[in-house]
Amino acid sequence: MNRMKVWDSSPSSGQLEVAAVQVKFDSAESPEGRISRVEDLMSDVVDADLIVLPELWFHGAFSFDSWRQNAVTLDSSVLSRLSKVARDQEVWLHAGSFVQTVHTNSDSDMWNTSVLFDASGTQHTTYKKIHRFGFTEGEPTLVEAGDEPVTAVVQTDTGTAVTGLTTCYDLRFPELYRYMLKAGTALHVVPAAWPLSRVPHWEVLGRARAIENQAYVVQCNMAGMDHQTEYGGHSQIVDPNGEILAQAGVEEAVIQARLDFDRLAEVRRSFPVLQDQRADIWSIRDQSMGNVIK
Ligand SMILES: O=C(O)CCC(=O)C(=O)O
Repeated sequence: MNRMKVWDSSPSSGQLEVAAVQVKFDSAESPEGRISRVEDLMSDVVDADLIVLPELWFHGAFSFDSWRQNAVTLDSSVLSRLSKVARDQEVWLHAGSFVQTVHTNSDSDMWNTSVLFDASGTQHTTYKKIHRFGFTEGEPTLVEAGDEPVTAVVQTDTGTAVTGLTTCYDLRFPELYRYMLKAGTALHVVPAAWPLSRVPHWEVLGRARAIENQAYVVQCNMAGMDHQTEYGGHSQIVDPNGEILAQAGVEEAVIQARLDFDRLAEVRRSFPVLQDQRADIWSIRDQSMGNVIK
């Protein structure tokens, strides 16, 4: 039987210090005001290799009425400001996600797009959210769905991590994470705008994705109120055994933890559950994935 063993030979190694910045939403604050505040929050993060921001923190994930007006292109000023943060602080920055459009002030398509900057401020990777949340309103009616799983190699002097990019509601779809494991993912980053009413799901699903894929999971949520929805906070950093290394409460917060990918390799070696997958039965597609910039 031809069993893939990417998780054995994953290039992930060493250590990375990761911070998640849980942003409080206030609809009275302008997006411009919010970005200045988030810049301040990030400037207080010390010694991180990777900073992660939440989903749609700039727009408000439930502020549907202003998405079109506040949609950004990938060369917009907000993204330039975030690029500058990455460059000035010499840190990889997963800037969360944005309502992305191709042309502002038009009726062109929109997506919920995450953006990863490397430590020189270069836009390294983008990911368009695959699973749109809202059933009959919100995302399914306003934005296009992505159709491409995306991984990126986050690399610093201290460590390297093959990283899977997913967004919020994606957390409910384990097949996406299992699929990315074929690219050797050792870390999953999940920016989110997850409501308070379903925080128990958020906690358990993050731990489940970590345990079943023997990977680190960094979940960065919003706090505060957005229209009728209260965000749940509880951003968390979970290790490959499902242990919570750091967790926020419901307020604005920064959480931080050191991820050890040599230890992850040892977890995969000493409890080699991933080698017992039956991809031959499930026909999980074998496809190499690169860094996609869209
Ligand atoms: O799945 C959930 O309960 C929340 C998902 C969500 O809020 C989102 O994807 O924006």
